Parts: sequence; C-alpha cells; structure tokens
Amino acid sequence: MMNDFKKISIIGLGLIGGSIALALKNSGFKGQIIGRDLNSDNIKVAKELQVVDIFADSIKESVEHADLIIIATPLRYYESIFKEMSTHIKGDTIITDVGSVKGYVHKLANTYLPANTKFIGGHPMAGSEKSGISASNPYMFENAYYFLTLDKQDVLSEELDKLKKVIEAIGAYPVVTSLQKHDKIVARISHTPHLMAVILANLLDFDKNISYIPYVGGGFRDTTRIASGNPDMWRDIFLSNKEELISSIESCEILIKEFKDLLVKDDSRTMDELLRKAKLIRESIPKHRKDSMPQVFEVFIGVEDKPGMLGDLTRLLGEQKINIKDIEILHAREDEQGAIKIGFKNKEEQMKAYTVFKNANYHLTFIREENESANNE
Ligand SMILES: NC(=O)c1ccc[n+]([C@@H]2O[C@H](COP(=O)([O-])OP(=O)(O)OC[C@H]3O[C@@H](n4cnc5c(N)ncnc54)[C@H](O)[C@@H]3O)[C@@H](O)[C@H]2O)c1
Ligand SMILES: O=C(O)C(=O)C[C@]1(C(=O)O)C=C[C@@H](O)C=C1
Repeated sequence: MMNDFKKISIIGLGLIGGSIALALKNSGFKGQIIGRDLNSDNIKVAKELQVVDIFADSIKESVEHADLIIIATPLRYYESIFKEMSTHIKGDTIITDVGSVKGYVHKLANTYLPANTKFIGGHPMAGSEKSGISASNPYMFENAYYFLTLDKQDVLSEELDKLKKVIEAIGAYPVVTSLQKHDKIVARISHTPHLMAVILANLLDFDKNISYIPYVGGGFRDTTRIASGNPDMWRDIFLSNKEELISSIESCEILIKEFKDLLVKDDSRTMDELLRKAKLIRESIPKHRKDSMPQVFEVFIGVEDKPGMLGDLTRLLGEQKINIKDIEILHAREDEQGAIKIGFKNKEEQMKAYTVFKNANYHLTFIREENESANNE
C-alpha cells in the first residue's frame, strides 16, 4: 500500500488517466483523486465509474492542493497545461505524465515550469488502440513496464522512490532511463510498429482496382490492430519523436531493400536465415503473465470484500445459462476492493456475461480484449 500521497491530481481522464484512477482505487489508495477533463462525455463516464473524488473546474483547482500531479492528455495540450499550472503548484508537489515521448515533454517542462519543479517523466508501456475513459481498465498496467525519466540536472531520488511506489501499486514495473534512451527504445518498439501497421493498412488502398478487405485473415488482423489507434494521438507522437523515428525508418528502408534484393536474386539461403532470425527474436520476447493464461475471453468484476459475492456472480451467470471456463480471485486483500476474473469460451459468452454484470449494477466490470492477440502465440 502506498501512503506517500494524500491528493493525487489526474489531468486528462481518458484511456490512460482513467485507467490510472481506477487502478489507484483498486490498489486501496485511501487519499483523494482530483480529476480534470475537458470532454463532457468522459466526465460523465468518470462520474458513473466513480473514478475520482473531486472534479476540478480549472487547472488551478486541479493542482493547487495536489501532492502528485499526473498529466494524461494528448501531447499537444502539454504546453498550455504547463503554462497554466506553473503559477499554482506547491513547491514540494511531484509532477509526472504518461506521454509516449519524453525528450519533447522534458523540454516543455524545462521551459514552462518553475526551475525547482520536481518533474519526473513517465510512460506506461501498456495501452490500447481505443481511447476515452469507457475503454479504461484498472488492470491495464498489470505486469507492464513503466518508464520513468529524469533530466540530467535533476536529482530527485526521494521523489523517484515515492513515484515508484505508486507505479508498483497500479501493478506495473518502474524502469528508470534517460530521455534519449527512452525515445530511441520506443521509436523501435512502439512508434515504428505503429507506422508499419499504418503502411500495411494503407497498402490495401494502394492499387485501387482490387478489393482485398473481404479476404483478410488472422495475419493481417494481428499485424494491423494498432492502425485503428487514435490518429490525433499518433500524429503528436510521430512528430515529437521525429529524429528517432526517421532513423528507425532508415533502418527499415535498408532491411526492405535487402529483402527485395534477395527475392530478385532468388537467394533462398539468406532469406531462410533472415526468417529464422526473426522467428527467434519474436519468440525471445518474454511472455507476460497474461499471455500464459489459457483463458482468452475474460471479464473482470470489481467487488466489495464481503461474504456471498462470488455466489452472486455465479448465480447471475447460471440464470442466463452462461458457462464459466475459469475463475480467479485477484487482489484479495483485507479491507480493500477485490476483483474477480472470469474466463469464457468465446467472445459471445464474454459479452453476454459483461452485460449481465453491468445490468446487475456491478459498475466496475471490464473486458480484457488484448488477450485475443496473445491467443495466437
Ligand atoms: N493510448 C495508449 O495506448 C497510450 C499508452 C501509453 C501512453 N499514452 C499517452 O497517454 C496520453 C493520453 O492518451 P489516451 O490514450 O489516454 O488518450 P484519450 O484520448 O483516451 O484521453 C485523453 C483525455 O485528455 C482529455 N484532455 C484533452 N485536453 C485536456 C486538457 N487541456 N485538460 C484536461 N483534459 C484534457 C481528453 O478530453 C481525453 O479525455 C497521450 O499523451 C499518449 O501519448 C497512450
Ligand atoms: O497495445 C497497444 O495498443 C498499444 O499501442 C500500446 C502502446 C505500445 O505498446 O506500443 C502504444 C503507445 C504507448 O505509448 C504505449 C503502449
């Protein structure tokens, strides 16, 4: 349990901000969560999910009493948020963010926040192609790496330790890196894959006289899921990590050219080597705990720690003749909100169960969809 903070402010209650708020509540965080968003639909859902304790009407209200501020808006709003908050933050408040690029963010923080501000960059390596709070999930960060970045002048070891505890409380693993290393890593493992997914999707529109879409199978779906991500968010990410992305594209150009040459020369031996190398690299990615779980179609239900809860859930499913494939109790700690994870045999049963629980006023019911792709491993 993490007790260092009494008031945590989250600016931007979308997919990531909403998931952090939910995960904090779920971890048993007893302090106050102050939330701010500009979108009235998101605020409405945030209220329904009871993810925050106080809704702030201004940046001033969001930050003036907070001891931890988490910025979770798209990158293009950072500049105005930093400018606006700069005169209202307390000297000892820790400020962090979740933005996907860190050099750009630290530069803005250095420009617009007061010189002694305790700013630590953050970036969870978890997310989804969906946006908005209705896609948020308290288990989003479970077993995910969570980058923390410090500018070279900063010596914030005490603050870093406090922030690490928050990250561990939401289920993630903090990993401290330099801004430069972070931006290089994510250019390769996140931004280039996104770009490739976009190119693969657009390839289907390249020669207009054939219709490819009706025939796509698992391969195309698996390699392009992320192309349905939010275009505004990805434009911001690409442009603010431009140098690293260009360098990664140049490497891709070399690799594509190499492969093309092998085809032209019918060089099957080298082609075989490249295919084998790729297979080994792909298979060396450590499986997350969630990947190794056999059930694929999962529903998570947040429940109070009181007798009869499990019985109520199974009764609701039994009444609708929905079969349970697997069931697990998560986060069962005394006096804290717990969660039940139930696995179903297919998407249809999963959706049925989700609706049953929502209708029965289990507001904290979530579906984990990303496991679908893990199923293909
Ligand atoms: N989506 C992902 O997979 C993912 C993963 C890790 C990090 N990130 C980063 O997280 C950040 C947020 O992404 P998201 O996917 O949660 O986006 P989102 O669109 O789901 O949520 C962003 C929220 O910020 C709100 N907002 C915008 N301007 C605001 C302002 N000035 N004040 C208050 N609220 C404001 C929006 O109304 C929206 O609800 C981005 O910077 C992104 O780079 C995204
Ligand atoms: O799983 C997904 O849908 C994501 O795109 C998440 C993902 C990624 O893994 O590349 C995307 C961008 C974020 O900055 C962090 C995580």
